[in-house]
Formats: sequence, structure tokens, C-alpha cells
Amino acid sequence: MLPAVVKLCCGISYPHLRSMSGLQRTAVAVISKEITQMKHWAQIKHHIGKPAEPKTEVAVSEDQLFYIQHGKEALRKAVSMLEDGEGWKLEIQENNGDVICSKVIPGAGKVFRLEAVLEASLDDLYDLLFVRVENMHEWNPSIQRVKVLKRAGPETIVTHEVSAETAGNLIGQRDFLSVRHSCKEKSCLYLGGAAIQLESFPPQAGFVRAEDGPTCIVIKALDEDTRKSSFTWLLNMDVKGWLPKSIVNQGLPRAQLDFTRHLRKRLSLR
Ligand SMILES: CC(C)CCC[C@@H](C)[C@H]1CC[C@H]2[C@@H]3CC=C4C[C@@H](O)CC[C@]4(C)[C@H]3CC[C@]12C
Repeated sequence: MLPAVVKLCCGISYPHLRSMSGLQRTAVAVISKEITQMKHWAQIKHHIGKPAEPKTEVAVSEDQLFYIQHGKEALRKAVSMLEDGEGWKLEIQENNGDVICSKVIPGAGKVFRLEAVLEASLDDLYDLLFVRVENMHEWNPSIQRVKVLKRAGPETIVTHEVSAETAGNLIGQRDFLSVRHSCKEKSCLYLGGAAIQLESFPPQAGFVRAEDGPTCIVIKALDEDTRKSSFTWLLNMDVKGWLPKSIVNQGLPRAQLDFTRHLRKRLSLR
């Protein structure tokens, strides 16, 4: 716009400029220099300001959006596996009421569903299982380490997890790289997850990297006053490595019972 206006002005003023003399000519020269400088500044501002900001913003949010989408999708798939109540086979029934069932789901293989009732509120469980996920090894000897590698908003994290050498000792130590997504509603909490691959975090020498399929924990408040919650955990894990199926199918529900036992113990300490 500015150059066009300048050109127009020049055109109109050309005959007058030719007949100008002395001071008038100097004044016109100064004004035209000012205009050129203004144009120059506008270009610099445009360069350092606008284009740089959107570029970095887009790069960050695209990356985060990918994890959020991946986590949401995993949670959605896992919850839909739980929603189909048909065809579950009883595996273990504990005296304390904990029940584990299994089901073979096309595409996912054998998955395990643990159902338990915990003496805890949604907030307590959200805090222990999501907010302070890195402290899990302090109360759960099956876990050697959980490290949050990335945060994509308040609900989604990328974690590296290492099980303890003694955990599920039938199966042996594993490490996991997962996206974990949480969704907290008034009386229900969903924790979903699935394995992901990161170039910056390839499988490490000496570790067998297991993969969490779409998996989730659904926690429902049973009673606000007594702080009781129902705890449903869909374990959908490919433990990788060379192991007979019978060993894996014994080890996984065992690991679920151990996890729940340690969680109860931690909750009783409050
Ligand atoms: C059987 C062998 C191979 C593994 C035994 C340990 C298993 C049961 C451990 C290792 C890492 C653990 C996970 C680490 C992190 C989270 C995220 C949290 O928000 C819910 C629990 C959850 C999903 C844990 C569930 C139990 C877990 C999968």
C-alpha cells in the first residue's frame, strides 16, 4: 500500500518538483528519505516478529497434539474393550473380593481385567497413580523406576518405566515407553495408555522392551463419605522376548494382584 501511495504522490508532484528550487527541493528529499526508512522498519518488524512466533508455536503444539491424540485414542480403545461385558473368563478370585477375568480379543490377544474395591477417593488415586507417577517405586517394589520424559498439557505424559527384577519373576525385567493420558470427571477417573516409539529413546541394550497395548484403569467413586472406589484395570501387554504363553498368562494376572496389594498397603498408610 505504502509504495503505491508514494508512487502516486510522485506522479502528481512530478511537474511541481521540476519547477521547485532551493529549500523546497531539500524538504522533499528529507521527506522521501523518511518514507524509505519507515518502509525498511516495517520490513524488519515483520521479519523478527510475526513469522518467527507462529513457527515455534506450531512445532511445539504439533508434537504435543500427537501425544494427546495418541493417548486419547488408546484410552478410547481400552474403555471400549471393557465396555463389552461378554465372553470374560474367570481366572482368579481372591478372598478379599478381587477378581481377575481374561478374554482373547482379536487384534489385542489375551487381555486381563482386574476388578477391586479400594478404600480411597478419586483424588487420592489420581494423585498416587498419575500426578506422582514418578514416586511409584517408593511404594511398589514391582517397579524400579518411572520417569516422565515429556508433558503434553496437564493430562498427557510420555513415560519410561522399568519393572523391578523381582517383579513377575516368572517373566523377568522389562522396560516400557508409553504415552499416558488421564481424564478426570466428577465421579470417575480414567487412566489410559499405550506403547509409543521415540527415536530419541530406542530400546536399550540389556533390556527387553515390552509394549502396553491400549490399556486403561477406570476408577469410580462408590460413596463420597466412605471414600470407597471401584478399580477396574485392563492389562493388555505384550511382554516380548521368548517365553511360553503359559508362563506369560500366569505372570500377568499375578503382577496385577501384586500391584493392587502394594497400592492397598500404600493407601492404608495415610
Ligand atoms: C509382568 C512384568 C513384565 C511387569 C510387572 C510390572 C507391571 C505390572 C508394572 C510396570 C510398569 C507399571 C505401570 C507404570 C505406570 C503406570 C501409569 C499409572 O497412571 C497407572 C499405573 C501404570 C500403568 C503402571 C501399571 C503397572 C506396571 C505396568
